[in-house]
Amino acid sequence: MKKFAIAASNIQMTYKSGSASFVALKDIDLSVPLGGIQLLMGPSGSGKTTLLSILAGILTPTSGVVHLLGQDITKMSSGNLSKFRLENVGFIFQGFNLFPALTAAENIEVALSLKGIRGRKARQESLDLLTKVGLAIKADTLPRNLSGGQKQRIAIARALAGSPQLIMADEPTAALDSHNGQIIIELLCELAKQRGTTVVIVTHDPRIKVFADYITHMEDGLITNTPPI
Ligand SMILES: Nc1ncnc2c1ncn2[C@@H]1O[C@H](COP(=O)(O)OP(=O)(O)OP(=O)(O)O)[C@@H](O)[C@H]1O
Repeated sequence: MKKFAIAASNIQMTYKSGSASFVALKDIDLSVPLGGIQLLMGPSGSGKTTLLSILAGILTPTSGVVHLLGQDITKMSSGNLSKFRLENVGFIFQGFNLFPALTAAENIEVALSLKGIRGRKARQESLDLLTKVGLAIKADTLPRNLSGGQKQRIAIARALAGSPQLIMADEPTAALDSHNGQIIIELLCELAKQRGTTVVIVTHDPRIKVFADYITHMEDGLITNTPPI
């Protein structure tokens, strides 16, 4: 039997604000096998980020069940869910989200520190990760002195810190030019494959498709699996 890293079923999400409500996800079923690279594509407002946030355990669905690594995260207490997320999920965002006052290495060390890895061990792991993303030479550089592509490499290294089994990336190439975007995705997918990490990427970028194992198209809160024309 195929083992799934992510298994979400009957996911519905309604955003409420005052008396108004908006149904962002209607009835989503999505499973991603262990080690798979899954893309979520679709027009703006189709619900991709909402689904990614639910799959990552950041947002609780209005109804439905999400299993991550065999555990039902929709039944976890918020404390257990935070711990589970910290141990098992790495995040990459469009805007890099690096701490501006910390160097490249320190940005990774902070992530390791949250996972209980500190001091020399953290320094060593952060340097190993920077080497993997080709930026060991920038270990002591502040984000403001890095290019967009370099910042996103640091963000990839940080997401890999502590070897989480899942990585969730929300439009990781949106702030990059197409050449750098492609390099970043290639790097992320290569490192994920080496480690058997399962990756979910929200993207508008059709060039990323070649790196994916699975592509899911969304429209109006539903999975359509109809490729855009
Ligand atoms: N916190 C919120 N409160 C109310 N409505 C929301 C909230 N977050 C998202 N929405 C709405 O839910 C729908 C889906 O949003 P979502 O961000 O998931 O789409 P998306 O496919 O990721 O879009 P984009 O590609 O533009 O990022 C949109 O219509 C959006 O306006």
